[in-house]
Amino acid sequence: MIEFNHVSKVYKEVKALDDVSFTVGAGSVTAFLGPNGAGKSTALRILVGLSRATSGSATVFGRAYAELDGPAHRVGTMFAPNAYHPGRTGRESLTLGAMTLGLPRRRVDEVLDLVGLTHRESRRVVKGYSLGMRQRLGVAHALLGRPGVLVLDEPGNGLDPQGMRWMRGLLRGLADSGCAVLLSSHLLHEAEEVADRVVVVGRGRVLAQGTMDELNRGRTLEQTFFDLTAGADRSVA
Ligand SMILES: Nc1ncnc2c1ncn2[C@@H]1O[C@H](COP(=O)(O)OP(=O)(O)OP(=O)(O)O)[C@@H](O)[C@H]1O
Repeated sequence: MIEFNHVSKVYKEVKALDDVSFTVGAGSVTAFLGPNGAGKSTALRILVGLSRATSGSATVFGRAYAELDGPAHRVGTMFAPNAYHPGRTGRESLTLGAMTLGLPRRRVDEVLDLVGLTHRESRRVVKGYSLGMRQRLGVAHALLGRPGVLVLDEPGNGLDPQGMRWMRGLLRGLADSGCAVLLSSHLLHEAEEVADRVVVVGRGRVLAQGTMDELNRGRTLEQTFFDLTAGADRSVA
């Protein structure tokens, strides 16, 4: 469902991605891991058409995101948790999103329920939201169109333990119902709990990929990660 095919991205002085290839299939959660500056956000942004690859291709459902019919219905995305207008309520932000997608207003209540934002919370302005609430709002927005693919940049950031458990359950449930989920994260324990597959990048290159068991071979994901990224723990110079 998601395919990165030899994707490279060069900014003026930085090779942010270097020949990145991997796939994410339906019904699975793939954790995209790597140190700061490894290229995770760049890859996700290219996938959903927010940035252009220098070479190679990234496709969803076999096509570039921009070439999909109704991409925002088919691919749910979440990037910066501060992307919402601070003066709007969470409900207003979602209602605007629903209107843009041509969805009925009741879908707003459905996604609010899915992410556990209460009626009262949804009527507060976003500038008063905690980071965890913003993350929930972001996920709610991503789910509006009932997408078959979810692309989430650090969705666990700022969530408390209960929030983490909720996020795990939500993503697992979505994958079990056929969704392909790709998430970037620094939270190795959480990634280990929720992901079926892992792709580890460092300095723009894929260092390893496979199922959790294939990668870890009896180690914790944290041990695996540190072994893989030793020497690749700074951003590309
Ligand atoms: N617009 C840009 N212009 C120039 N360089 C950029 C740009 N965006 C990202 N980079 C560089 O590309 C590299 C990869 O950055 P990216 O944000 O993709 O990493 P990341 O793995 O998401 O990092 P983090 O975990 O810190 O969010 C870094 O060296 C970064 O400085």
